[in-house]
Amino acid sequence: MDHFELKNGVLHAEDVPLTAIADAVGTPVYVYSRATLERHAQVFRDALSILPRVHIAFAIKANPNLAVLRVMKREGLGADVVSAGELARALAAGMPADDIVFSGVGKQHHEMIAGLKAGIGQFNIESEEEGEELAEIAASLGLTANCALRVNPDVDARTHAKISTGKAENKFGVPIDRAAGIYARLASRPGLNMRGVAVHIGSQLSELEPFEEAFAKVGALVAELRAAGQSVTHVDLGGGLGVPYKAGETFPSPEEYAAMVARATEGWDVTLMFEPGRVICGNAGVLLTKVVRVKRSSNKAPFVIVDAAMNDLARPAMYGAWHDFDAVKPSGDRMTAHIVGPICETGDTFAMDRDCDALVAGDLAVFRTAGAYGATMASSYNSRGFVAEVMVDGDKFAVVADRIMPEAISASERVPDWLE
Ligand SMILES: Cc1ncc(COP(=O)(O)O)c(C=O)c1O
Ligand SMILES: N[C@@H](CCCC[NH3+])C(=O)O
Repeated sequence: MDHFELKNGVLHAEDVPLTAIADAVGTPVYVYSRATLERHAQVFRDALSILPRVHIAFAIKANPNLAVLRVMKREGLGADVVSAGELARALAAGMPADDIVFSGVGKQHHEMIAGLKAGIGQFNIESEEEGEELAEIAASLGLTANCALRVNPDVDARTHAKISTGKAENKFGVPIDRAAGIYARLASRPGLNMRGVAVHIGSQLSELEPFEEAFAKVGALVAELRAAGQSVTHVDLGGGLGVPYKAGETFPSPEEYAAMVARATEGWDVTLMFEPGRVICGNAGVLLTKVVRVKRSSNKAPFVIVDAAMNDLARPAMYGAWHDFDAVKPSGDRMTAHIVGPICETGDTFAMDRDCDALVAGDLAVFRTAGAYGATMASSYNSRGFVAEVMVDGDKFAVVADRIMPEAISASERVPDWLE
């Protein structure tokens, strides 16, 4: 359930008509609902409350806006970060360092130092090489890093190939059959406190079986590690639970996910950690856009050209992803159209032959389920600047990220004097 609904014929975010946001802030603009963010965080947390010890770290990559992070912090969530930039955001949002987990296959020297100095709760180590480097840095600083070893269980998440992370050929984690040896070697290094195992097999999973298969392998590893005398107090089960993008689609609920986790982890006696991203913020945002013009150049479906483009919302161009597209003031008439942006690439296409509300130039419309992997993946391609972000709370709203104009970007560029 989200809070983007028609009221008196106008699509609202909570109690704010989207027309008011377009008037005040312009388009394109991402609009987030605070109530939806809170509800999703609460539903996920409540579902997991059937488990004994739980830590939830919001995967910041899904939506790193500071206002969104503040909502997460107020809901008691920590953060899963993958860069020094994300770490700085989590801290700036007020998240306790101890609630922060540092994931990522390419942590750099300066990022490890930043995490160590901040005193973050856990590093998820993705290779033996990374573990050795972290051990050296920690020891040189006189610090100890709490660590989990991320394993690659070689499980097919049955999601889009570009966001599947748990197959043997993917770059993430260490092969699970080599994990016990690596864990033992890293556990002997001063500077590291090896305390657990981490796994994350991919994003936008629509079925529970791949999770269960991966968690069973992790359970066997935990038993093997303990039998070898290693301490395992934490297991990070990652994120990945998918959300419906098309009206009518059904996905496993957080309650069903939690029940599966309870089954799969029975008797582990660890703190279970989770890194949800999309399931918390996906349905909490829309991308509000305006129709630039409707182009009818043949007998085929017209092109509805909107002012949002692949630089603002990359998912359709990158993954062929579907986002429901609805008018802000639907007339009741329908049309079949290709929904495209203004960018000079054929890939700047949001939908082909889409049955949608009838639209004319100047009309407002939204791409739904744009709260995750939306603004955060934006670029300034075609010198379009960066899209603005707004958060709604009841009948009020605030700009939570300014639109960055193309002039501001070119102002950071220089022509060297040897080109004068
Ligand atoms: C390590 C890690 N944790 C958590 C997530 C969040 O995934 P999702 O947004 O699918 O929950 C990702 C992204 O797939 C990830 O790479
Ligand atoms: N960017 C992807 C998700 C990537 C998950 C990152 N580990 C998407 O929009 O679906």
